[in-house]
Amino acid sequence: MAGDWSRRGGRRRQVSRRRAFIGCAEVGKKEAVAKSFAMAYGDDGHNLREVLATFKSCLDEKSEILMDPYLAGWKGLVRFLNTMGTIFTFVSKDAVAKIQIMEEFRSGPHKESYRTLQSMVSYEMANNLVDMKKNTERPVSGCRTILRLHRALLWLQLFLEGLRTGGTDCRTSVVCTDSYNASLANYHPWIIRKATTIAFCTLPNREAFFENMKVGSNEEAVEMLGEALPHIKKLYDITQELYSRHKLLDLP
Ligand SMILES: CCCCCCCC/C=C\CCCCCCCC(=O)N[C@@H](COP(=O)(O)O)[C@H](O)/C=C/CCCCCCCCCCCCC
Repeated sequence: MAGDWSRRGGRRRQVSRRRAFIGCAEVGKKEAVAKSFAMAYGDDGHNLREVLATFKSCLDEKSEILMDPYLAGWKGLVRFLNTMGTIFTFVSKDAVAKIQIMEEFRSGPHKESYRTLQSMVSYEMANNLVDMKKNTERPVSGCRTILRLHRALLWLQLFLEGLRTGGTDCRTSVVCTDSYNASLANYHPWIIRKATTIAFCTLPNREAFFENMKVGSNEEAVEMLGEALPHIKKLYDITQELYSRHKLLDLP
């Protein structure tokens, strides 16, 4: 019996050591994931000028939209969003989840089919990978995921234009809310709309917002937005036409 206990005790110790090892491995994995998240999405002084320039580099010689710089632009915007306070964490997490879905496609077995938004649409439509109606068993498609970011790109365009043209007394929260109501709000349920508009109330005034952008004076910030906006609009218009042509604008 004693022998059994010692054996059993030894086995129990072995099991607990293994569990501990798995536990440590899990903790280590969680820490590694947290570290890589911070590196990818942590605040690095924003470099918003570079972020907005990334969107400019999305178009290739055939006016197709390159996926990698498109996702890099969104990652840069999320890094900036993460400096706006934890109240925006629910937004940031959703955007990160969508970026990561697309990065998995871009590193998967069909990665070349996801080199551009155009090649993605062609590939997923040709292989019947896009859910045209709700509640089917297919995994989330790239088309659906990019559509959500595409709709957010309209919000971004309206928001930046409102910041650029608003006077010194314009309120960031009002510009943000108006831009949201004219774009993303049309696709969100009440609870998301409520949470989002409450979060907007915490935004600082235009002066402080520009200061947090860390791109120099107000005039330099306005100039930077003026340079970036035509490229963002072009990306939006090309994607809108692509999705409209394939009847993908209402993917569930
Ligand atoms: C010079 C730059 C200054 C401006 C920087 C702005 C930074 C914005 C950074 C990222 C934008 C977030 C993109 C949000 C994508 C949301 C996609 C979406 O609609 N998701 C919903 C639908 O997805 P499914 O459920 O169908 O998979 C999802 O249900 C909603 C998630 C959370 C709410 C999203 C609200 C987005 C509000 C717009 C961004 C507000 C940040 C403003 C801070 C200045």
